[in-house]
Amino acid sequence: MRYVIFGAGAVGGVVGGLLHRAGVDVTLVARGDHLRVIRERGLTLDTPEAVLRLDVPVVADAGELTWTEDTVVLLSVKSQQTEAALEDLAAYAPPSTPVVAMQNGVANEPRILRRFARTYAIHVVLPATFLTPGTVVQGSGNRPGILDIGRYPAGVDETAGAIANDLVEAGFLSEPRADIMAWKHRKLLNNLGNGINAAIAPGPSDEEIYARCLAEAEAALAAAGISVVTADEDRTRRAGHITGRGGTNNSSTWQSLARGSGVEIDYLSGEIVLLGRLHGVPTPVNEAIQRAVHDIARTGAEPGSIDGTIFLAGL
Ligand SMILES: NC(=O)C1=CN([C@@H]2O[C@H](COP(=O)(O)OP(=O)(O)OC[C@H]3O[C@@H](n4cnc5c(N)ncnc54)[C@H](OP(=O)(O)O)[C@@H]3O)[C@@H](O)[C@H]2O)C=CC1
Ligand SMILES: CC(C)(CO)C(=O)C(=O)O
Repeated sequence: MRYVIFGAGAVGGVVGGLLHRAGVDVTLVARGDHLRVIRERGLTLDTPEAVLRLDVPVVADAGELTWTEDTVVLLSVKSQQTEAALEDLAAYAPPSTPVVAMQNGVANEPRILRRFARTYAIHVVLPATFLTPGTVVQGSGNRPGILDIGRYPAGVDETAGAIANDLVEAGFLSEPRADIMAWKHRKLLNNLGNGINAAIAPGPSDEEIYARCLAEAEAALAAAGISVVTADEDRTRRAGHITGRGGTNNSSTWQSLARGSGVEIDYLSGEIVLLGRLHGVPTPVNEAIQRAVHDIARTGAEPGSIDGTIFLAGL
């Protein structure tokens, strides 16, 4: 199979780089300075073992690609960038192209399915950093990531199995899972920490803020009747595979603020706020985090600069 990594930032860069190193046919889609630097010097992939310089083919948009029957798209833009990416893809990619949401949140898959019948979802457990054009950093010191995959809305098929095999070849853990969205809803609960990390200064209030966000989210998901794998199942799947490698590991939302490139918060904390509104469950803490992240994005304030005690007092 041939892979198009649409959005070669933190996640797309690490996955695309490691697939390419494993000898898989990969083309990156990138833009701006990142595109320019990759074109000039290749993709720099900083792994715990070595800093690799990889000559991965890169293009600016879907119109520059040659589309074949065996091409698969791994979509790894932030959720607020999905519509524009799909607009570009739908103009050039055959409608039968498998498109995989290699993203956090649970709102990308239905948007892809409107345009592409063969929609897949990956549960992305892959800490990674993209702050400097041309360079992506693998954040896990052991396995680079866990990328289980399933068909959306449910099920597995040959394509999901073949993609999982290629990801395993590249060093990831990956298994086909029929209930992939239950895993992605568990990840959504974990990602409620993204907004806290992006908005609130590290301190003793973090735990209380996260606990309150989580309680609201669990109530909203239960009211909506949505299946979520248990925290224990998730812990067991990750056990010992994903480890830190030292240094800071700021969330992807923090990184977006630091790069001034827009934020995904409406699809993380904001997804819970939406569910709460649809099902009559109050979600004031998630709403306040969502607002705080937008305020930082709008004003250019320092990410992670709000005092947690003051934040809690203002609720
Ligand atoms: N980083 C992490 O540790 C993790 C991230 N995730 C999830 O993975 C997904 C991707 O996140 P992440 O890799 O951090 O995001 P990044 O912002 O690092 O990467 C996305 C890249 O796609 C580019 N892009 C967006 N739209 C287009 C377009 N139309 N054409 C070309 N390039 C485009 C962006 O450019 P620009 O910068 O100009 O916007 C950026 O370079 C998100 O859903 C995130 O929540 C999941 C697990 C961990
Ligand atoms: C949980 C975390 C930090 C790493 O997997 C993540 O998903 C993100 O940064 O978006």
